[in-house]
Amino acid sequence: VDLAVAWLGIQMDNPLINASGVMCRTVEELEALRHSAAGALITKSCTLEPRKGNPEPRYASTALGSINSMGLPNAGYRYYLDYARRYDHEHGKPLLMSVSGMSLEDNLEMMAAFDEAALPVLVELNLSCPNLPGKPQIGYDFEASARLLAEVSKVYRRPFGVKLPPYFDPVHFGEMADVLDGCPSIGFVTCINSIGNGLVIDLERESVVIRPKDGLGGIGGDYVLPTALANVREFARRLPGRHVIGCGGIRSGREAFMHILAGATVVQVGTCLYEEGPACLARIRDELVYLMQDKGYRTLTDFRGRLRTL
Ligand SMILES: O=C(O)c1[nH]c(=O)[nH]c(=O)c1I
Repeated sequence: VDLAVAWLGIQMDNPLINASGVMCRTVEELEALRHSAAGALITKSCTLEPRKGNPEPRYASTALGSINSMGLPNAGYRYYLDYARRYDHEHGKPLLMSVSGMSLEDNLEMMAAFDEAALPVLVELNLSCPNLPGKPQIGYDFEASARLLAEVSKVYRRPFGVKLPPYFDPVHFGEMADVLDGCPSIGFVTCINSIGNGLVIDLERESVVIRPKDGLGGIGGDYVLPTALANVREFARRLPGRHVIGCGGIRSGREAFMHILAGATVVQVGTCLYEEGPACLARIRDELVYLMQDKGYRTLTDFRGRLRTL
């Protein structure tokens, strides 16, 4: 069985990447990922200036997944750009960079800087942070998304990707696919970010479990798998010439297989990585190999996008 993937000019020996935000805020965390079984790694979404993020507790796990309202804590884009400059792109695993500016101007300033640096990285522009009080998710505003992508394409002259929020209606799948179809620079879309603004209740304490936004936070884990798979399949269908990165609910080779069957080129692991640590990537990789062997598949292309309908 061969798990290799070649896409948008990068080679990965397996399709597993961390989800942006998990185990990727500091150089130490990124180096731990680089030494893990990950096929590639992505940095925490960055802003123009460093941010402390929301007050704690801002993350909690449950039997079925997680809730977070981190509030975009990050070391600022210069820190991640510096890491990318020093990175051994030649021999190391591919490096992806997540960008999530607090404004159109900030996004353009950061993207221009990344363009100037001309590093062999892939940029994932985050349109879906659900945890900035008072700021709507750009991905739910189709005009704002189209404007942002048109402006970014002028300052960042290479293919890049977007991190999308989950959509829940075929009309919205279509509207966002039209926006992305109209932007030739989009080489990939990552579906999905956490399901925004869920509420987890601690029954004993009769209380919420995170401090920000009176307990509202992005939901990840088992809760989101069906929604993630739907978004992967719907965007892969609507954007045949672009890659889809599947993210949401992956905690074993089974869900990784499902995402690829639904059309994902590669997949990202979030909640499971946060809870179990980088060792989960080797476990998931091996489970995927065994599953493919059981099913008689030799490569990912043997089944990618071949989800049967009834
Ligand atoms: O709260 C966060 O930092 C955060 N949390 C998420 O669940 N998704 C995101 O894109 C972000 I930027």
